[in-house]
Amino acid sequence: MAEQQAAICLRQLRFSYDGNSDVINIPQWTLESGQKCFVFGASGAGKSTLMNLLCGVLKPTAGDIQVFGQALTKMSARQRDRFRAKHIGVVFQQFNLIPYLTVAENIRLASWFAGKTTSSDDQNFQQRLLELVAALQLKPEVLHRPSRELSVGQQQRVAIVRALINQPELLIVDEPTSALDSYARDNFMQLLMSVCEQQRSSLLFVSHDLSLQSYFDVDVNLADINTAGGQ
Ligand SMILES: Nc1ncnc2c1ncn2[C@@H]1O[C@H](COP(=O)(O)OP(=O)(O)OP(=O)(O)O)[C@@H](O)[C@H]1O
Repeated sequence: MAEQQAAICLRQLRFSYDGNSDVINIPQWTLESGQKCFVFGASGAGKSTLMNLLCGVLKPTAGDIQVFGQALTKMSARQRDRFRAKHIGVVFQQFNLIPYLTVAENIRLASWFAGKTTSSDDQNFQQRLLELVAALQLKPEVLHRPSRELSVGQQQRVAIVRALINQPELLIVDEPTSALDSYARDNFMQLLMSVCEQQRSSLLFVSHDLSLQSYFDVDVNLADINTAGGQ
């Protein structure tokens, strides 16, 4: 995908859960390629809703979402799923790891969803897996444990490994640090930033914790771009 394309471009984006009142109404917003952006806003401002629209889980009521020049809004649900698996890494608040699968199996699923099934894909997978596990300071033994046995901090780092395994151009992270103490949180943020830089991913990080703002190139108060306002 072309490097010079904006990572995200929103136009006249609207979404409502009940068909009446908008939760999201963003006339125009752009995230440039390579930028690391911090999106903040009060509880109920629409951060998770926006994130779910960006990764194609929710469909807008109106308007256009482009990711690296590709219009998510013109894709079928199946095309959006495939596009997300290949180009967008997502870390949800609750990590969404499958508890009874091992860490390696959880991560392999992401590679499988992106359509990577050949033996050369498999070799690349193994190599990247070990590199990412090391970069995020996880012990390789962790790969063989069911994800339910991991601490919250370990699960969080596994969720990042899973989001990055397909080398996504865009990483979207929803408030993953709330369960961590401040030392673990700073450590996690530094790891996240250095891994994103290594693989030149654009980053959209959604949080209400303003103390994290200093890690980012750009910050956006959702209330400034979302004319629907919050609750
Ligand atoms: N599934 C849903 N059905 C109906 N309304 C919803 C649903 N999910 C969220 N909302 C409403 O949409 C608005 C935005 O919610 P959202 O979860 O996006 O906010 P948020 O900024 O992520 O909040 P928080 O920081 O508390 O996680 C809120 O008024 C919420 O009640």
